[in-house]
Amino acid sequence: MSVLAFVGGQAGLAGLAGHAGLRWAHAEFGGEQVRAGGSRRQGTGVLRGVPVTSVRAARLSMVLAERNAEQALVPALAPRRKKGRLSIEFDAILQDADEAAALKPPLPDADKYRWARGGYSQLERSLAVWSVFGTILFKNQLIGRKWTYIGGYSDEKKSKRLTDLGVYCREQILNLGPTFIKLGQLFSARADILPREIVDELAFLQDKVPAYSFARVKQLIEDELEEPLHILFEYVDPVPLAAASLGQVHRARLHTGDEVVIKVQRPGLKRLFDLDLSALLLVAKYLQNSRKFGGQGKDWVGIYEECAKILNEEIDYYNEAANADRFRELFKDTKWVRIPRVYSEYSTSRVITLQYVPGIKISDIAALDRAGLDKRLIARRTAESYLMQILQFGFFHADSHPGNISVGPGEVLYYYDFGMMGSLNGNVKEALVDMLIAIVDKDAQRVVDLMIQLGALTNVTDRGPIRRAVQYFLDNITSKPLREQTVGAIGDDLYEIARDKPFRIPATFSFVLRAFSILEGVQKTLDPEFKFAEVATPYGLELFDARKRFLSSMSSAADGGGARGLIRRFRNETVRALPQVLSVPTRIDRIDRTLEKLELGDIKLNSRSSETDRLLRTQTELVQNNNVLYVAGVLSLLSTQTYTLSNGDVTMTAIPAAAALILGMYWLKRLDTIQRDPFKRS
Ligand SMILES: Nc1ncnc2c1ncn2[C@@H]1O[C@H](COP(=O)(O)OP(=O)(O)OP(=O)(O)O)[C@@H](O)[C@H]1O
Repeated sequence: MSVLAFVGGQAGLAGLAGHAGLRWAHAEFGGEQVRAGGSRRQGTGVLRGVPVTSVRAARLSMVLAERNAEQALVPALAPRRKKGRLSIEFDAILQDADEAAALKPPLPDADKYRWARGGYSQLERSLAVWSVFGTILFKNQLIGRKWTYIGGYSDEKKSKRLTDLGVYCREQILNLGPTFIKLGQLFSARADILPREIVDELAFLQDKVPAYSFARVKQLIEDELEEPLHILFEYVDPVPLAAASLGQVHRARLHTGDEVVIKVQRPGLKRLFDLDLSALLLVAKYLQNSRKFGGQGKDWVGIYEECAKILNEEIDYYNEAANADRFRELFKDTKWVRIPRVYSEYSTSRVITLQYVPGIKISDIAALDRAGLDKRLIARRTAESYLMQILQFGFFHADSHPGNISVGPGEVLYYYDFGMMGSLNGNVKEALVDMLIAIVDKDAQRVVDLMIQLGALTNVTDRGPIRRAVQYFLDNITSKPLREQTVGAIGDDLYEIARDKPFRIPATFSFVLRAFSILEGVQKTLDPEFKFAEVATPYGLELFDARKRFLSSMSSAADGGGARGLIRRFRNETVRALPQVLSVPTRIDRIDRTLEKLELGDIKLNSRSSETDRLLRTQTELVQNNNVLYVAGVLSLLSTQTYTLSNGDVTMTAIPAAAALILGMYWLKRLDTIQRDPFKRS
C-alpha cells in the first residue's frame, strides 16, 4: 500500500478538534504525532512533526473540518474517540478513484455483525432494538439529571455527555444494521429533532459494511432475472465496485458490448426492514405517549411514517429506475449533466442495471487537477444543477453526498443513485416563494402561516412562542447581506428554532437544506471564492418575478379608467391583499366548520398560562415527593415493629430500615431540587 500524500495542518486539525467539541485533536501518521487545539471554528495550538505536502492540502483539511464534509470527502478517515480525545488514523489522502479503491480501509469482518448472517426472528430483533433504545433512554435520563454530574453540573459537561451518547448511538447503529444505518443517515440531517451533538456524531456514520459473496450475488441476479448469469451478461466483475448498507455494485458487460453496472440488493433486506420497522413503530409510539418526549409536541409517529416511507421507496429498485428515467428526461437539454441510462430489461425490484459512466468524484480534488478540469466551473455547475432541480423541476436528488456526483471530460457532471429523490409540487414552490417574500418583509406571522400551510408546524396550540422565535430569526438573518449567508448557517439557525418546539421541518426541506450545505462545503473546496448566493440569485429572482407577474395580471383584470394614481394605489393594495382575498371563501368555510364543531362539543378550548403551569407542576412534584416520605415513614415504623416482634433480630430489622433511609435521602434530595430551582426546571 503506497502512501501518497498527507493532508494535515494546524488550522484544519484544530478545526476538527473544535468541531468535535474537544480541546485537542491528535493524529498519528507513520509514527509521527500531530496535535492541535481547537475551538468551534478555528484553533490555535502547537503542532509537532507535521508533514504537510502542500498549501492546497492544508486548505483541504480545513474544509474537512466542516460538518458532514469529512466523512464524505475522505473515506479512509476514521475518527475514533478515546477518553475525550479524538484520534484520527489514516494512511493517505486518496488521489484518484483506482488508488482510492486499492486503499479503502478493509471492510469490517462480516462475522462481527449478527444482522449480516441473516436468519433473525422478530423476537430477536425486537430485543436487540429495545435493549439499545432502553440504554439510550437511560443515558439520556442521566444527562438531564444535574445531580449525576460529579463535581457539579456545567453546560460543557452536558455537551460532552451528549457527544458520548452520539458515539454510542453511532456504534450501535452499525451493530443493528442496514435499516438503522439508513435511519442514522436520515437523522444526520435532522438537527430539528435531535440534539446537535448527536447529529454531528451521526454525520460520521460510515455506510461501509461487509460485502457479501459473489456466489450470492450470482444467485440473486439469476433468481431475479430468471436466466443463468452467462446468458444475461458477457462478463460480471466478481469484485464489487462499491458495497453499501443496502446493496452492492458490480461492473459488467452485456452481450451487445455495452458497459454497465449492476446494483444488487443485499439478500434478506426486505424482511429485515419489515422486522425493524415494526419494532421501531413501537418505539415511536412509546416516545409519542411519553410525557417527556411526546410532551414537546413532536409527532414521533409522523416522523416514523416519514422515515418508513423513504426507506421502503429506497429498497424498491423499480422506484429508482423510474426516478432515474425522470431525472434523465428533465436534464435532456442540459449538455453538461449526464444521467446513466437504465436497462429496464435487466432490472427488477431488487436488481438494477445502469449504463456505466465512470468519472472523478467531485470531492477528489487531486484527480480533478491531474485531469486538468476546471474546478471553478465544476463548482458553479453543481450549484446550478441543484438549483434547476429544486426551483425549476421540483424534483431533486435527495441523497446528495459527494460520492454520488462525479465529473467527466468537458466538466460534465454525472449523477448516481436515484433511490432517494425529493419532490416539490407547484403549490409548494409557490408557498416557498411567498415565504421568501415574507422573509424579506420580516413578516413573522405570514412565515408561521406558510409553515402551517407547508405542513411544517404540527399540534400547535400556542403560536406565540413560535412567532416570536421566527421574528428573532428574521431580525438576525436579514441583518447580514444575503451574499454573505451560507445555506448551511441559515439551516443551523432554523434547526435551532425548531428544536424543543412543536414543529418539525418536513423531510423534503431537510433534504434540500442538507443537499445545499454539503454541496456548499464541496464547492468551497473546489473554488474558495465561490459564492452560492451569486449563482442562486438569478434563479430566485426569476421565480419571484413570475409570482409577481401572476399576481399583477390577476389585479390588472380588475383595472378600469379614472384617476391613475388612485387606481395604481388601489391595484397595489389589491395585489398585496389578493392572497388574503382569494382565501376568504376557505376562511369562511373554516369558520363555519369550527362553529359547527363547537356546537357539537368537538372542540376543547385550551387556555394556557405558563406561570400557572409552572406553579402547578411544582405543586404536583411536591405532592409526589411527599408520597415518598410517607412510604419512608411506613418502612421505619415497620422496622421498629419488626425489631420488637423478632425480639431484637437485627437482620430482619435492617432491610426496612435501610429502605426507609434511602427513601428519606431521596426525598430530601428531590425537595432540595424542587425548592431551589422550580422555574428553571419547568
Ligand atoms: N452508473 C454508474 N457508473 C459508474 N459508477 C457507478 C454507477 N452507479 C454507481 N456507481 C458507483 O457505485 C457507487 C455506489 O452506487 P450507489 O450510490 O448507486 O449505491 P448505493 O447502494 O445506493 O449506495 P449508497 O446508499 O451508499 O449511496 C457510486 O458511488 C459510484 O462510485
